[in-house]
Amino acid sequence: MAGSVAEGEEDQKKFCLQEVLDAYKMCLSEDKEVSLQHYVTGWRGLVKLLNSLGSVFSFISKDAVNKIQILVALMAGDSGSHYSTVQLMVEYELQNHLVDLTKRGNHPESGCRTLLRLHRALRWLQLFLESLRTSTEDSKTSTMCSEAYNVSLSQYHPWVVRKAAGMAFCMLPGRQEFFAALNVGSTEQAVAVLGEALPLISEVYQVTEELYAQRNLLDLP
Ligand SMILES: CCCCCCCC/C=C\CCCCCCCC(=O)N[C@@H](COP(=O)(O)O)[C@H](O)/C=C/CCCCCCCCCCCCC
Repeated sequence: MAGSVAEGEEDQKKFCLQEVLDAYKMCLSEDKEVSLQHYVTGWRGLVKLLNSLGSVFSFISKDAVNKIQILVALMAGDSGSHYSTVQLMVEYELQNHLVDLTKRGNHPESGCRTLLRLHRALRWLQLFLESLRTSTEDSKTSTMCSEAYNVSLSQYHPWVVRKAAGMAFCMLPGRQEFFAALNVGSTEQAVAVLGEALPLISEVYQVTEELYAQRNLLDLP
């Protein structure tokens, strides 16, 4: 599955916000199990958008792709059946001592740790999208993006990453151009799709946050 030709071609296709929305729609089952496959599909779509915004963002998308690939490899591996949902992954990795809990050691690329990094980024995304959804014509994407980053993901990043991220945000296209890049029609249509996507993303975030909090996994090194 990882790195297949079909997947490579898929990644070349234009970003469409609707695809991301569909992934998050399918992400949660009725009993609130988080599908890892759909979680990863959502991130793949977002990375496609990031790549379309220019090479200045490639240090960010490379890190996201690296984390996506770790999860894809776990899902495709011999223990893949334990990686169909986030809940199963957590149980499996904890029971089998496959997670570095206090300091980095034998399991630097556990599913739990890798997903936690994307989970923290999902909080940034949630805040940024909410800001975009409620923005006005004179709102600046760079300001919305950095404000969302400063109250979420930035606390987990060293100074040099925060600095680089801040510089990259200044290169974001303006609001109109950004909405056009979402490929869902007019600004009004994009705002409507964001309104549909946000509760889904928030619920996935919340369910994951609660699971990680219950299992004391929110500070994995
Ligand atoms: C309707 C959609 C509109 C929104 C478009 C969003 C597109 C975003 C696509 C991808 C977001 C990238 C997610 C980045 C995950 C970062 C995970 C992380 O925190 N990694 C750091 C820690 O990892 P370890 O070292 O512990 O393994 C790593 O150090 C990070 C390195 C790269 C810099 C990360 C900066 C993150 C900024 C997030 C904002 C993205 C800005 C996109 C602007 C549209």
